[in-house]
Amino acid sequence: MTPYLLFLFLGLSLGAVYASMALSITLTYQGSGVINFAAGAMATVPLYVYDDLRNGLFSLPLPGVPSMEVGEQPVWLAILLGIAVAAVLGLLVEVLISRPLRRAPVLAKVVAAVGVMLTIQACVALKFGSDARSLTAVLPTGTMRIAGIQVPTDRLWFAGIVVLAGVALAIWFRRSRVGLAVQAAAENQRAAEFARLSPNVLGIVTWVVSSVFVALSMILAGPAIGVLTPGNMTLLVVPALAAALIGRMSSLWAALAGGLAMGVLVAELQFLSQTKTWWPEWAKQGLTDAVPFVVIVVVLFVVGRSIPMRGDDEQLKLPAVRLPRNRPLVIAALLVGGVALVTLTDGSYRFGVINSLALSLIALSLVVLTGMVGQISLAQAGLAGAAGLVVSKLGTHLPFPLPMIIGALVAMVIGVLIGLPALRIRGAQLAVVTLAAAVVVQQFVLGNRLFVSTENAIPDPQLFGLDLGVREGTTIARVPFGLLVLAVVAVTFVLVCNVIRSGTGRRMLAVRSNERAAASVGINVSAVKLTAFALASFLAGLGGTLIGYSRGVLSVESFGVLVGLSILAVAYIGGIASASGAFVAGAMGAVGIVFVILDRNLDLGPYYSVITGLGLLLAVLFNPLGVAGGIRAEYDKLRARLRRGRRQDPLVPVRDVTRGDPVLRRPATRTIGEVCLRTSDVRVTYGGVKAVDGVDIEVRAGEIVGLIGPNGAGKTSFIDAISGFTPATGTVELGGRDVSSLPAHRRARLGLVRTWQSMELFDDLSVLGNVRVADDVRHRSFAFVRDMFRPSRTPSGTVTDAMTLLSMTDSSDGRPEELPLGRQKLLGVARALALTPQVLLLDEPAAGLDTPESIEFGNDLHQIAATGVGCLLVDHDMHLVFGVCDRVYVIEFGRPIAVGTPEEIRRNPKVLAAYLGGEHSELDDVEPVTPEPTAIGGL
Ligand SMILES: Nc1ncnc2c1ncn2[C@@H]1O[C@H](COP(=O)(O)OP(=O)(O)OP(=O)(O)O)[C@@H](O)[C@H]1O
Repeated sequence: MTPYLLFLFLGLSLGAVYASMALSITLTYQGSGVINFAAGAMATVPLYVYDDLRNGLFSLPLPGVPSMEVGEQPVWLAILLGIAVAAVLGLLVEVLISRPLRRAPVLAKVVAAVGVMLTIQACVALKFGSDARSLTAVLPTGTMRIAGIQVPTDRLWFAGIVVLAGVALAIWFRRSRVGLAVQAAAENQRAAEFARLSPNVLGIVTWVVSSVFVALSMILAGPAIGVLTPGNMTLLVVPALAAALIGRMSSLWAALAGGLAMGVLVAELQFLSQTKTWWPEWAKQGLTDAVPFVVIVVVLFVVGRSIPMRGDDEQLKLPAVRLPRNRPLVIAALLVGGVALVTLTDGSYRFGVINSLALSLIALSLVVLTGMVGQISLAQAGLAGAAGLVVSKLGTHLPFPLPMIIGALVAMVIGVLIGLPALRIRGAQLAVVTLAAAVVVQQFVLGNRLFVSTENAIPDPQLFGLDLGVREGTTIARVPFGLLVLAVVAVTFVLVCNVIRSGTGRRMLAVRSNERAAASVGINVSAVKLTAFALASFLAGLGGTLIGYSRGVLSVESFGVLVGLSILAVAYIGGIASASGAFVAGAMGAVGIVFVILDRNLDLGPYYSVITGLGLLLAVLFNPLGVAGGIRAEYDKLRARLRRGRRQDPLVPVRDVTRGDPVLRRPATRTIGEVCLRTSDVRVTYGGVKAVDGVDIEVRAGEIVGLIGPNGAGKTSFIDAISGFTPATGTVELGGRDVSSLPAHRRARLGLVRTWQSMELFDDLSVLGNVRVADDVRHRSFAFVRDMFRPSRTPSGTVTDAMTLLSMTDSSDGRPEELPLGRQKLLGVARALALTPQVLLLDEPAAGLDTPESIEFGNDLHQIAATGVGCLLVDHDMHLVFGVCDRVYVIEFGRPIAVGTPEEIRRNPKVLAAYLGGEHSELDDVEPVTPEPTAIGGL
């Protein structure tokens, strides 16, 4: 028992380190909505200032500013100056970074926090050097006897102080006016204004208090955090994030308890792993990092969406995507340029070119995953490293290029595993999971002596007897190797660009734009995300194998977490949403060609990390499109200016009311008059509200059925329920098949297709793209592989028919948000038609249309119905409903009150009472209505 008790006490002090940082992260999150990935890096600055003062130096943490000899200072003064520096740092981060990004998308906040982390760490390394310093204890040292064991006194003091200070902070947060205002503002920005405290004041208070709190804790921790280096506190943020998540990023009490508990758990597991023979050898290293990872995944999976993340309602808006074209001439020119760069350079310049090419593949992986699908991953370098590890193990046993391909495939498998949480977790939370995963890969796999030893040499690639190795004698980068890398990169880019501009790419962009709407057009959102993770991980792996071959040996340093974060930085600077941005990123990456040029010519090598960190912050704040995106945007503006004059407001075409022949044709398989949709006893409840309370309806092929009711009657909830977008009871039969238990995308694919009251279009796709994406879903066998080689197909007849019927053809290339509101609704209908529905559920499609357009839309509906589609129309435009519908159902308070022909409904007293707000008590007795089959008008 005794050793367990000792490790419990030691674990408490480690836990106090985690807890203090978790408290700080929770506080800043509540105050600003930023998950402060830089909390660990920020804490190093005051620690160095404090440590220098204890050694007689007064140092401002700015590279290039010399330190002053001031003689050894008393502890209290050193602590005071240390926390003063922390306060200023917190203030600067708030004012310069957090405040301008208050309403920014989640990705921008995550990337900005990473930028702060990289910049601070690079500045600290420049200013204070990279040598490890041992920290002296501030608190009383010695040992104390508790329950028969000797426990280090300073550890106990430290844990005790953090607990007391944490409790005081939690009480302040819960009771004080500022604390209450911060909590209110986290729920709703306006709420804080009632306390007459501006968001700026709240931001400053939380950032300053949290950085002072964590700085003081770290100074007091002393030896409990081990040695001090510029980087060793940076990744302490991972366990701290785990503890903060235990507190759901809002409870300081839970963050405190979670941090302490995790410290104890880590310490006890370490004790077991070191002393027990049954503990597997391979699992001895990296335990400290594996525990927080497991905690993060479990917490996020169990609590999932119920974690009240700030900005949850905010769409993850990313820079507009540039779809690559793969023009043969451009590819040829780029290839010639690449060959020239490889052959005409030498030495470190050629090495820089080769490295840039390999890095561009890892950056491309981020373009696919983050740029195209909106999934944030901080683990791409780890995946590259895993692939490099495979090459080092298989390189001597298998002929090239097998080890390279297998390495990339292994990275792909790990990447998909890391991506699994993305099925439930989004935005910033996913960044937390992938950061934790990256740390585990770094420590558990790449840093594990069992897997990676000094003999991890990577043999030179040989192909058909040709030596493609990177080195020979004093040549550090041979031309054949450079050409090999160029060839791999060129082929990969062409194939990936094909995927991006094809149906697969459209599906990815649809998921990025709006997951709900994507499911409503039959897209399997989970499958798309996992495909993106697979593709991106394969790319990162491929890049990793090339980096491995170029180094000749697998080294953890090439693939560490911070390397990964710096690749994210350059990918963002280059342009995260465009394939060409990946090239810019590669050029700017660590030991890439830009680095070599700056280092050789301007001696800026040592400052490169600071430059990239600052560049990232500037890109986030001022140019989210990145370098490539910025150039492209200017080019587009110029082209638009040249074209202006030739076009006349193409996005607001006049609808062709005089059209002659019907546009749509009826498929031979459809029989007019057969029941295609039958629902029985459908019920939806939200908490205590019965939104839909036992609704039975029938819709026949070729029929237009209305569903009306006053505001809040439950019409949208009913459509949500039968299309699979809200949990409901009862049965839904589509063409005789019970689809009640199928997910939304499967119902849509079977032909139960809906439109949305709130538009829900894909803003990242063109008008035509919005319609095509629904059609793509139907041709999906081996779509991904086929798209690589044959990306461009002309839109199918279904798409052009839908576009023509709803007069969208003139607006094909425009963006949905450029259309007037009414036409955006019609685009939703066109998109639904591209799925060739059996049943079309239309939720207020005519809202925003003027009277002639509404009449025209009525005609369109008749055409749609005439092809054998059953239409269920929800709308407040009674002229439209009574004008086109064969039958109408009426619901009120979620319950059916009438069904009949438009004429019958118009005269029904219950309906009149419901609409005119009469006395409703008699409705309590209304039995669920059984639909009467009626003749289908005109068909
Ligand atoms: N997500 C939700 N959570 C809680 N209550 C909800 C939710 N969605 C709808 N409701 C409630 O359910 C009831 C039915 O709402 P619903 O939007 O389905 O009505 P509606 O007939 O479509 O209204 P409208 O004609 O105004 O669009 C309302 O009382 C509404 O406030």
